Amino acid sequence: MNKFINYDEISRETWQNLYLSSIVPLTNKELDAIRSLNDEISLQDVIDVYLPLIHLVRLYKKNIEDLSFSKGLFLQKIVQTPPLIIGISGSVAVGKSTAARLVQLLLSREFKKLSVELVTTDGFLYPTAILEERNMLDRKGFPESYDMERLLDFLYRVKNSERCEIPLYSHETYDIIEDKTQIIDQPDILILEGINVLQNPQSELLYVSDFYDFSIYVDADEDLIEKWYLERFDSLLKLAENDPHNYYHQFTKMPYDEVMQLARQTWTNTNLPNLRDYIEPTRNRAEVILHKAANHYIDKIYLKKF
Ligand SMILES: Nc1ncnc2c1ncn2[C@@H]1O[C@H](COP(=O)(O)OP(=O)(O)O)[C@@H](O)[C@H]1O
Ligand SMILES: CC(C)(COP(=O)(O)O)[C@@H](O)C(=O)NCCC(=O)O
Repeated sequence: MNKFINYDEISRETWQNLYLSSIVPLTNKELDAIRSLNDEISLQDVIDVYLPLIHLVRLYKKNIEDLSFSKGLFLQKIVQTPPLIIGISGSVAVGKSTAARLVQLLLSREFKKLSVELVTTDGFLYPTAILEERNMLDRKGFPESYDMERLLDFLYRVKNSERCEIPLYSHETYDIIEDKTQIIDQPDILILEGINVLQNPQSELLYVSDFYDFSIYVDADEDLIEKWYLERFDSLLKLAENDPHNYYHQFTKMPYDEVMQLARQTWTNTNLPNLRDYIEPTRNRAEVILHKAANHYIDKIYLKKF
């Protein structure tokens, strides 16, 4: 059966011409802001793929506002439109955080008066000490390594316009940061990024999926993602060279080939099985799938039909 049976497959060439006329071109200042997120991002991708994507989010947002208004008429009272929540998922190292930061920047530009917050689900990983205690350090990233009840509670509170304080994760220390938190205080739009955002834990009454108004899955072939994982590992090693507090510092003291062999093993034994067993099976829950080819070039876009 066609893997994307419930999607329209749209080539980049078709997609890039959608809604072009209504989109204001990026200014030099905005282009600089994008480059400062990650200087490898292709600005052509931003123009061809992300600007129409942001336009699509605007349509979903309008739809939700219209529905709140109609509900208000029905109930004969004012119904506040809850914050819009966007989920961004995909494999470890596929480029989710880069995509999420870009979407945040472009949404802030599109909706100048609205607050657009970004949260990554890393913060909901159990701290290393707990993972060690439960003998599941090698299960980091798998569903059981996250406090999903807490994530669900957080989403509920955001939708309910409550102030939230949530933990933060550091890739440098490879653990939850003890003395730092992130405050999310009634944003208009929340972007939630992580490998598990489309997984479906349930509390007594709610499913995580109940909270998303729009969702994106970043997709690519496994071999490419492995390459990007190893390249990122190499960059993390370089950053850690002179920082003994950095988790990756220990690896800078070992022969390079051995370290890269370890990274390959982590990919093969941890991140790849996680992708196959728990992440990719959630792909068909996303509204939009961004398919990447070599060099992170987005060649195809899938939009959910139903
Ligand atoms: N659009 C892009 N263009 C070029 N490089 C990218 C792009 N997106 C991600 N990368 C690179 O790929 C690697 C993984 O990206 P990252 O956003 O950290 O992934 P994730 O959050 O999915 O783990 C990083 O080294 C990042 O610099
Ligand atoms: C913390 C993570 C689960 C989160 O994923 P990411 O932010 O890289 O998408 C991942 O980076 C990770 O640490 N995986 C465990 C195996 C590893 O060290 O790569």
